[in-house]
Amino acid sequence: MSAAKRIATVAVDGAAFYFDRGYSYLVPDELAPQVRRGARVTVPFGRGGRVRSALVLSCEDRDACDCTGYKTIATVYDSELCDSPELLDLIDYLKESTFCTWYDAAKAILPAGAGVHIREYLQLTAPDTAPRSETEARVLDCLAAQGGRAELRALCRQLELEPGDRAIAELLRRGALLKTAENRRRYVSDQATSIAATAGFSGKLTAKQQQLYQLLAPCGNTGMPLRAALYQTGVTRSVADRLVRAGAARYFEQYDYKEVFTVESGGEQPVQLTCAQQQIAADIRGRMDSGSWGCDLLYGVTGSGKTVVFVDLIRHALEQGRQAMLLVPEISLTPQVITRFKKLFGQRVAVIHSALSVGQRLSEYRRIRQKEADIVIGTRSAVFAPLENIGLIVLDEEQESSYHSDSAPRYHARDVACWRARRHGAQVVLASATPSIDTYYRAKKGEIALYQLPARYAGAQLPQVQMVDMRAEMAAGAVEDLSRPLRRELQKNLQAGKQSILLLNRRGYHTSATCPTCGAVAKCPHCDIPLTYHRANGRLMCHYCGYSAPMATCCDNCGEPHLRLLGAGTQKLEDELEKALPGARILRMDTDTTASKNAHRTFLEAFSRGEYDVLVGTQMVAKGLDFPGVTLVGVLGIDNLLAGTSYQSYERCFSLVTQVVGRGGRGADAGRAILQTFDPKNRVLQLAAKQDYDTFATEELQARRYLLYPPYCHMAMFSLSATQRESCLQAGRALMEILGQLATGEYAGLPLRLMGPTPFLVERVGDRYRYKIIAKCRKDARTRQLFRTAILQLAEQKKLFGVRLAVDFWPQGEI
Ligand SMILES: Nc1ncnc2c1ncn2[C@@H]1O[C@H](COP(=O)(O)OP(=O)(O)OP(=O)(O)O)[C@@H](O)[C@H]1O
Ligand SMILES: [Zn+2]
Repeated sequence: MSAAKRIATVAVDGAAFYFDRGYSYLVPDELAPQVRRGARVTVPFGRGGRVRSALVLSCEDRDACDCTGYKTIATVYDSELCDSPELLDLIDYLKESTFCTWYDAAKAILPAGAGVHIREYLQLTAPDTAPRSETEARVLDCLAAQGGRAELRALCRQLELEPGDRAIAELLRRGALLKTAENRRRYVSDQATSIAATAGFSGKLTAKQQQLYQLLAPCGNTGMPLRAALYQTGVTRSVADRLVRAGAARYFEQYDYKEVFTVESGGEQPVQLTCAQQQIAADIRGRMDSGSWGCDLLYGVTGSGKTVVFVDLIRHALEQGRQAMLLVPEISLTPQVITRFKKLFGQRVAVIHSALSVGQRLSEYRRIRQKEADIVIGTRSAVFAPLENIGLIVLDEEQESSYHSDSAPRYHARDVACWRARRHGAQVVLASATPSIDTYYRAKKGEIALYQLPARYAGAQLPQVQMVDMRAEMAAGAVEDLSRPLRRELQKNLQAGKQSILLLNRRGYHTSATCPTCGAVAKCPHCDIPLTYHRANGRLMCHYCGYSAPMATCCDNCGEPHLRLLGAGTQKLEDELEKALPGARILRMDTDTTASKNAHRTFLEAFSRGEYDVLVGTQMVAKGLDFPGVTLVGVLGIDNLLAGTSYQSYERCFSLVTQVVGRGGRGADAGRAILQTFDPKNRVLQLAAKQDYDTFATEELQARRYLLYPPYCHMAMFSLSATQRESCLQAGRALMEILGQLATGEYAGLPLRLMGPTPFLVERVGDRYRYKIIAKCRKDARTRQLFRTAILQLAEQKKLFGVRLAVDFWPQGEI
C-alpha cells in the first residue's frame, strides 16, 4: 500500500512559446505547505538538469506508484506575492491573448525584482574518484584546487567547457560530483546603482578602465549613477565590474530618488467642478454605483479639466470603500499630476513606475497588498497592481503608444484594464483630447459611453495656430531651423516676459556624421542604421542596440579626414536660439539632458517657477504639462512624422500637434502657436492647426474603411529574427505557407489576409535580421487558435532553430 504523493505542474522560465507547457514535478514533503498555485520555485530542467525558475500552475495528490521518474522541486522562493486568484487568472489570459509564456506573464504581473538569480555549484563528494577521461581529470583537479566547490559557470569558463558537458554529466551520474543551486534575490537594480572612484588608486588598469576611472575621480565620494558613467565613456558594464573588482571603484545604492514624489500632503483645496464637469462626473458616478462594469470615453479638449474630473471620480470610489487606478503614459511627463494627487490623498497613493528602484517597487507593492494604499498611479505595468476591490480605472491620454508593451507579454494596458474591470464590476475611463481612432470609433458606435468637454476651463481659448511655409523661408535664403516668424514671436514673447515651448520632433532630426567627399554616413556595425552624434559625451551612438563609438576621425569608406555633422538635433536648435534670443534663459529637455532620474521634475519645477524663458525639447515637452505662463508654442520638424509608413502616422502626427499646441494659453493670457512645415497644404496639419479632431477622425475613419485598416479589421504581426538572413526568411516563408493552408482548410471562413514575409524598416538590429508577416484578421479566440496551431506546426518542422518568433496584436510603427 503506497501513500499519496504531491505532484506540481509548473511552467519554466526561459521557455519559447511553442514548448511552454506544464511539466510535472514531485513536491518534497517539507515544501508541500508552500507549493501551491502561483508559487515560484526552482526546478532542474532539461537534459543537463539546469536549475530554472518556474511558476506552479496547479497541484494534485497522486498515488505514489504513478509518481516514479519525476524530478523533484528544488526550492520555493516565493509563495506569497502572487496568491490572488484574479492575478493568477490574468496570467492565463495574457498567455492566451498575447502569445507569451506563463512565466513571462507572471514576470509582468509581479513587481520587477521579485525574481531570483540562480547560481549553480559543483561540489566534490568523493575526493579520490578515478577519472575516466582527460576532461574528467581536469574537472576534478580544478575543483580540488578550489577547495572542492566551485560555481558551475565559472568553472566551465575556466576549463572552456559547456555547462552541459558530457564529462560533468558523467561525474554527476556516478555520484562523484554533486550539483547544488543557490537563489539570490535581485533587489539591486542598475538604475539605482552609483559608482565612485577609490581616491588615490595606483594599481594597473586597462585603457577602458582608466577612462572610467578618470571620469569618476573628480566626482570624489559622491560618484555618479552607473548608467550615466557608462553613457559618458561608452564602456560596458563589465568594465565597471572589473574596475570595482580591482579595488579602483565601488558601487553603492543611491536612494535619493525615494524623494521622486514625496510631497507634503494637504494644502490643495478640492475644486468646485464646473457645470459641464459636474454633469459628466455625476453620470459616471452613477455607472460606478451600478455594480456592472463599463467603459467610457472622456473626450475633452486640452485644458478642459479632465484631471479635475478624475479626482472627483477617484474620491467617489474611495467613499464607496473601493479602490482606484490612474494610468499615465509616462511618469516623467506627469510630475504635476502626481504632486496634485499626493497633496489631495497623501499616503493613500501608491506610485508605480520604472524609475523606482527594485526595493521601492516591492515596497509599494506590499503597501497596496496590505491595503495601506488604495489609489495606484503609474505607467503601463501599474495595471497589474494587486488591488482587490477596484471601482475605477482611468487611462489618461489613452491613445499613447506607451500603453502597449513591445516585449513579451505584448499586451495593451487598455485590454488588461477592461479585463480587470469586468472582474471587479469597475468602470474604465479612457481620457484624451485626441482619442485613438479605435476608441473614438467604438464611442461613436455606442459600444462605450462618450462624454465630451468641448471647451477649456474658465473660458480660456484654444491657441491660434499659424502655419509657416518653410519652402518660402528657404527660398528667402533661410538656412536655419527657426523661421523668421517664429523668431519674431519668440523675441516678442521674451520681451513681454512670457514663456515659450518649442517642440522638435525627434524623428529625422538626428545629427549624423557624414563624409563630405564620398557621402558615406557613419553606421552602426550591428544595425542598418546611421549612428547619432551626442554632444553630451562626444560619441556616436546607436539608438537601436546601444552601440557607441568615439566620434570617428576619418571616413571609413574613403579615409577623408574631416567628417561633417549633419542634421539638426535639439542641441543645434539650442545654439540657434541662443543667438536669436540673446540673454534668454533656455531649458533643453531631451533624453540626453534628462538621463538622471530626478531631472524631469527638477527642470519642470524650475520652468514652472519662471526660471526659464524657453523650453525646448522632443516629444517629452508636448504632453500633460500645465503651465499658465506659456503663451507661445513652436513646432518644428513635424513633416517627418507625416512621412512615416505606418497607417497610424497621421493619427500620431495629429495627436502630437494638438497636444503640444494645447500647452499654450492655459492661463489668463491667450496662447498662439506656430507650425513650421514644408507642406502647408497638408490636410492633416491644417486640421491639427484648427484643432478639429472630429473632422480629422471622421476623414481618417473613411480612409481606413476604404483601405481596410483598424478599426475595420485587426492587425497582427508575426516578427521573426535570426542571425542568418536565410534562416529567418525560410522560417517566414514556411510560416506563410502553414498559415495559408490552415486558413483555407481547417479554419476556412475566418477572415484573414496575409502579407509577407518582408524585412523590417530597419532590417538588421544587433546583428539579427528581422522579417515580418502582417495579418489583417479578427481579434478573437479562434484566430488566435489558428495562429497557435501554425506556430506549433512550424516548430515541428524544425524551422524555428535559431529563429526568434513573436506575435503582436498591437504592432506599432512597422505597419
Ligand atoms: N473646476 C475647476 N476649478 C478650478 N480649476 C480648474 C477646474 N477645471 C480645470 N481647472 C484648471 O484648468 C487647468 C486645466 O485642467 P486640466 O489639467 O485638468 O485639463 P486637462 O483636460 O487634463 O488638460 P490636458 O488634456 O491638456 O492635459 C488646470 O490648471 C486646472 O487646475
Ligand atoms: Zn546598433
